[in-house]
Order: sequence, then C-alpha cells, then structure tokens
Amino acid sequence: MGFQESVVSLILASVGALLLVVAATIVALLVSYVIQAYSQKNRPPVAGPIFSQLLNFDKLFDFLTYHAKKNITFRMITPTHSEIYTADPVNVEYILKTNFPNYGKGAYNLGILYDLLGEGIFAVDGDKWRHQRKLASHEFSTRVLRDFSTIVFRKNAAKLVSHISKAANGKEVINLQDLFMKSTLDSIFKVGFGVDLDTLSGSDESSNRFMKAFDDSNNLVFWRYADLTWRIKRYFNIGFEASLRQNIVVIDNFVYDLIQRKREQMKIGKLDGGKEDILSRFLIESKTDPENMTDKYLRDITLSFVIAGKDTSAGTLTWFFYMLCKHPLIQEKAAQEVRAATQTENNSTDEFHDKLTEAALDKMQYLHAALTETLRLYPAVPVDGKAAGEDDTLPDGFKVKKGDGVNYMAYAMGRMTSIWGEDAEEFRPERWIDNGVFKPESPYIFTAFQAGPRICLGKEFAYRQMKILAAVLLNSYKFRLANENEEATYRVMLTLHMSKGLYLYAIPRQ
Ligand code: HEM
Repeated sequence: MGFQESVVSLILASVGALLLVVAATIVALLVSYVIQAYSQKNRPPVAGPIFSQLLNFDKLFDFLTYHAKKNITFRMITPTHSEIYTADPVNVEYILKTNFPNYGKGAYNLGILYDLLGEGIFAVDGDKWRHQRKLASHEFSTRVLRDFSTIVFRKNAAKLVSHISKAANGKEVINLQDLFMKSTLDSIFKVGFGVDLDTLSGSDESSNRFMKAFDDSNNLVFWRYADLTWRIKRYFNIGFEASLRQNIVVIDNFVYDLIQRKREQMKIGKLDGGKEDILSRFLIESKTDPENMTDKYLRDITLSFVIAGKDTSAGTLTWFFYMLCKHPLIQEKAAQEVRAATQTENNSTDEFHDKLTEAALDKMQYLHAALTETLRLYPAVPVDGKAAGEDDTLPDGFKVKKGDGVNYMAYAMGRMTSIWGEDAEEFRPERWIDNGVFKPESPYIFTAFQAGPRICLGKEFAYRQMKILAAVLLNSYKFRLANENEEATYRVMLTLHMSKGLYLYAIPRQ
C-alpha cells in the first residue's frame, strides 16, 4: 500500500470511529429520553426534549407559556434529568415556602451561573446564602438606606429629565431603555457601593464598557440552559463561551478595581462606623473574617447586587412606558394622579422635586397599580429555577426526582386565564385597585418578586425608585412610540430586557 492510500484509509477509519461515537451518543440520548419520558408513573407530562428550547430561543418565555396553557405543570427532558416547569400557584407556594429546604438553587444552577455570579446571593444556598441575606436584610431595613436612596433616586431622576429635555426640544427619538439602565446603574453604585459612576452623562468610558459586558454576559449565560454543549465550548473557548469569557474579564477588572478603592478608603479609616452602603458593610465584616471574605467573594456579592438593582427596575420601567404608549388613556390617568398627589400645576422640575415627598408617593395608588400590572405581564425575572434535593411529591400529585430542575414561570403565570380571568393578557391596572386603593395579590399568584424565605429584598426599594423616576418623567413629558406599529420583543436573558431598546418621542407637557 502506498503512502497516500495509507493516509486515506487512516482518515476513513477516524471518520468511521467518529461517526460511531456520534451514533452511539444519539442512541444513548434517545434511550435516556424514552426511559425518562415513558417509564415513570405520576410524573408531569413531557413537553419535549430540552433542546426544543434552543429551537425556540428567541421566544422562549412564550414557548413555555404555550406549553403551560396546555399543561399547567410539565417537564422537558435533558440527558441526565428532567426540568419541571410549573405555573400552578399551589405548587409555587409548596416549592418556595412549604418545602423550601428541598428546593435550593442546586449544583445545576450554580454550575451555569458560577462564571458570572460566582457565590453571590442569587446563586448560592445554605450558609453562604444565609450570611449574605442576613447582612443585606439588615442594610435594607435601615432608615439611613431609605432616606439616602430617596435622595439618590431624585437626583438621578432630575439628571434623566435634563438628558431627555435636550432630545425633546430637538424632537429627537430617545432610547428610554438605555437611559433607564444607565440611571439605575448609577443609583445602585451610589446606594450599594458608595461610588459616583455617572454613566448617564456617557463620559465614563470604563463604566459604559462594564455595563455592556454585563448585559451581554447576562444573555450569554442564559444560553447555557438550552445549549447542553456549553461545557465543551467553554473548555475549547469557542462560540458564545469565548465571548462570555472576554466579557467576564471586563467585568472582573472593573469590580476588582472598585473593591480595591473601597479597601483603601477603609485603610484610611473612612468606612469605619459609617456603614453607609451595602459593600462597606460587607467590607467591615471582612475584617473579622478575612479568610472567607476574599476579594473574589466580595466581587460575587457586588455583581449580584448589580443584576438585582439595575436590570430589574430598569427593565420594568421600560415595559411600563411601552405599555403607557400603547394605552394613552392610562398614560394620562397616571400623569394626572402624579400631578394631583404632588399638587403640581405646571412642569417646573424644581418645584416638582420638592413636592415629591414620601406622602405624595404613597398617594400614587394608580401608578403603583400600573407598575404592578406591568410586572404581571413582563416580570423582570421571567423564569426562576430551583433544584430538588430529594425525591418529593408536589401538591398536584406529580412526582419530583432528586436532581430534577423545578422552575416556576412568572411570565406564563401572568398570562393564565385560570389565574387572572379571561382578560389575563390585557393591560388593565384597574384590576389592582379596590375603592381607590392598591390591593396586593398573594405572592404565590403574583410571583414577580418571588416569595417565601427568599423573597426579593429590594421590593420596597424598587417601587420607590420606579415611582420616583416614573412620576418625574410623567410630570414633564407625554411619550409616544417612534414606530407605533412595531411590537416590542424581549431579549432572552436572566432578566427581561426589550430586545432592541425602547425608542420614543418625549413631548413636553404644558
Ligand atoms: C422590579 C424590581 C425587582 C424585581 C421584579 C425583583 C425580583 C426578584 C426576584 C424574582 C428574586 C428571586 C431571584 C432568585 O432567587 O433567583 C429577587 C431576589 C433578590 N432581589 Fe429583587 N427584584 C427587583 C428589584 C430589586 C432591587 C432594586 C434590589 C436591590 C437593590 C433587589 C435585591 C434582591 C436580592 C438581594 C435578592 C436575593 C434574595 C435571596 O436570594 O435571598 N431586587 N428579586
């Protein structure tokens, strides 16, 4: 046999071996699918293999809603376990409260989230979660944080108006989502970490780079839930995993620099006794426990607060203004309530800010309802995942196996007629109002803030920020979509962003 022939037969043998491995893997996956799908009694109905999510990735939350409308609890199959999805409030209460210890984030979620969020509060269970929850809840309950954050929100709202006024006078289109993301990032950096970023002015290149890297990573990490080959891609540093790695380097440089600056402030005694922001509280704690409170751990804690403080409120405000543009009468009603609550007759921003007191905000019940209605249809965390620690049975009788993913779908729940009635998909803030007063719903039905021991720590903080920003903008402008025929869509991420941004005109109010 000549040299060329030997090479050809070697290549053929290698291709043959590769095909055999691929065929064996496909057969193994099929067998695993069939076993999981058909041989277990009292399991939730199967909606398909998990990779069907990949085929419907751009519309993932609607794809899950479509299945939830057929079966309120269902599952999708991965080669190793089932991912259970539920929109049933009774199951949600059981998972989030009644049997809370069995439904932690689990190793599966931590594995997916680790590169971005590390061991921050969103990703961990057990002692690490308890420790961060305790320190952060203390911080959130203080009057100091409440008063300080209100000042920061008002200041950033004024900056936002001044930014918009330039475009409004020039009749230019503005991207409100982008402005909200910047404004809420500035607020969480000031309140959470005691740092003035001023991304809104656009002058700080590094914070803008950080914000973009953070948003892209949030999207790229979500791919891991649907693309089961992500570990291989990460190993070879290819595809979306290569982009994720590059983005995380940008994020790390930015956050480690922040921690370094705070440590230096602490060395010269500026932080002791002050404890004015969340990061300072953790840094002071790190002096008593330096082995565990490393820079890496502080980085993880910081990033969890960035994702919590920026994306959720900015995303909700974006969808809120989108809905107001789609429903001009509701926009007018909310604007009139703002003026009545502050007893404002003209749009002088200075006069308005003085009148935007705690009492005035409390009077804005319709605004509160309209923000809540937005969260019902566009929950900032559309799907939230837990993992079963042990075999279990849900209240509806379906069996859960140890290691199963168990997800509740806030996005689908907001669209279920079985929960909200025939008008479930309509934007109707009035459904939250009783005798002129906002009427809350059970957190197991309206799940936007989660519920039980891990309920959102920043709920009150978020409403205050959103009400201040919304009130200041509604007092100053009427908003109209730049393209009234376009329907907004979301970008599939851990949090619900609008895919292309929110482009609109801001018309000064008389
Ligand atoms: C519209 C605004 C917000 C919504 C809809 C929202 C929703 C949520 C949801 C669904 C969770 C559970 C996430 C999970 O476990 O996977 C959560 C947790 C959390 N949220 Fe919020 N959030 C909002 C704003 C905020 C803000 C502004 C902050 C802080 C500044 C904050 C701080 C937290 C923290 C610390 C947790 C972790 C709680 C724990 O695991 O014990 N949130 N939030």
